[in-house]
Amino acid sequence: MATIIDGKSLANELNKKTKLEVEQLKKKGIVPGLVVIIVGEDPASKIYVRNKQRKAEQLGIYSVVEEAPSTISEEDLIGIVQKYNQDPAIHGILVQSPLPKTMDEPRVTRTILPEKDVDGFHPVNVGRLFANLKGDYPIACTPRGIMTMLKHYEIPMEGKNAVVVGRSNIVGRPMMALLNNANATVTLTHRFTSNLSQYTQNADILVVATGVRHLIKADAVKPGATVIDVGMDRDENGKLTGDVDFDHVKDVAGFITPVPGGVGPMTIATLMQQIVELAKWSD
Ligand SMILES: NC(=O)C1=CN([C@@H]2O[C@H](COP(=O)(O)OP(=O)(O)OC[C@H]3O[C@@H](n4cnc5c(N)ncnc54)[C@H](OP(=O)(O)O)[C@@H]3O)[C@@H](O)[C@H]2O)C=CC1
Ligand SMILES: Nc1nc(=O)c2c([nH]1)NC[C@@H]1CN(c3ccc(C(=O)N[C@@H](CCC(=O)O)C(=O)O)cc3)C=[N+]21
Repeated sequence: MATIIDGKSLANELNKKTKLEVEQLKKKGIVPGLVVIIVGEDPASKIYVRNKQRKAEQLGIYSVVEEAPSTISEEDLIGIVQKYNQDPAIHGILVQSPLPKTMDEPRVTRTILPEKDVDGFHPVNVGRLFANLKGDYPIACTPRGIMTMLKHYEIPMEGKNAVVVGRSNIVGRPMMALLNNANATVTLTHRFTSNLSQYTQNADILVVATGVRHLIKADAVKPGATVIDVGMDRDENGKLTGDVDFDHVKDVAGFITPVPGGVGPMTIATLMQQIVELAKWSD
C-alpha cells in the first residue's frame, strides 16, 4: 500500500515556522497584512475565505476580508484592489476565484501590484516562473505547496516523467512550470487529450486538478507512482472527495495525497508563508 502524504501535518509544521517568522518581523516593526477580496455569495468560497482569515489570525498576520456584492461593477472592484495597492499595512492581495462570469478576471488580476500578488497570478510573476528566474517573487500557492510536499517526502523529480492533468492558471500551468524547473519531463494534459490513461500510466509523478470526481482509476496509474490529488469534489452524499479514486489507487501508488488532508491544507499554509515573504521583501 502507498505511503499517505500527510498534508495536514506538513501544513502544521510550515505554519509553526511562519508563526515564528511573523514574531521576528514584528520585532522589526513589520506586521504582515493580507486582504482577501470576495465577490458574491458562493457558500463554498465563503468557507475558504473564512478558513484563510482564521489561519492568518492564528499566525499573527493582520487580515482583512473585503466582501463585495455580485452586482459590483468591474471598475469598482478594480478600485478596491487599487485602494489596497496603496495601503502600506497590506502586503498581499488575494481576489478569490472565480469572479462572476461577466467580469474580465485576468484584467482584475493585472491590477494587483506584482509585489502584492500573494497568489502569483499576475502575468509578471507567471512570466518569472515560466522563465525559471531566480530571485524573490510569489508563485501560485497550490503548486508551490505540492512542491514542498514532494521535497519533504524526498520524491525524486530530476529526469522523472511528470504528468499534470488540467491546465488552469491556478494549478495545472504553474505546476507544469515548477516540475519542469525541477528537471522533470512534463506532459500537460486536458479535456482534449485523447487516451489520457496512455499518458498517466507512464507518470512517475501524477498531479490531477480537473474537478472531475474519481477521473483517475487504479488502472491509469503506474505501480509505485506518486499521485497528487488537487480535486475538491463532492460525492452523491455531499462528502468531500478528489479527482483520484483513492480507495483503489492507494493499492497501486507509491505515495498518494488524501482529500481532505492533502493538498488543501498545504495551499493555505503556503499562502501564509508567502504573505510573510512579501512583507519581508517589501522591507
Ligand atoms: N486543494 C486546493 O488547494 C485546490 C483545489 N482546487 C480544486 O481542483 C480542481 C481543479 O481546479 P481548477 O484547476 O481551478 O479547475 P478548472 O475548472 O479551472 O480547470 C479544470 C481543468 O481540467 C481539465 N479537464 C476537465 N475535464 C477533464 C477530463 N475529463 N480529462 C482531462 N482534463 C479535464 C480542463 O481542461 P480544458 O482546459 O481543456 O477545459 C481544465 O484544464 C477543482 O476540484 C478545484 O476545486 C483548485 C485550487 C486549489
Ligand atoms: N485567488 C484564489 N486563490 C486560491 O488559492 C483559491 C481560489 N482563488 N479559489 C478557490 C481555490 C480553492 N482553494 C482551496 C484552498 C484550501 C482548501 C482546503 O483547505 N481544503 C481542505 C478541506 C476543506 C473542507 O473540508 O471543505 C482539505 O483539503 O483538507 C481547498 C481549496 C484555494 N483556491
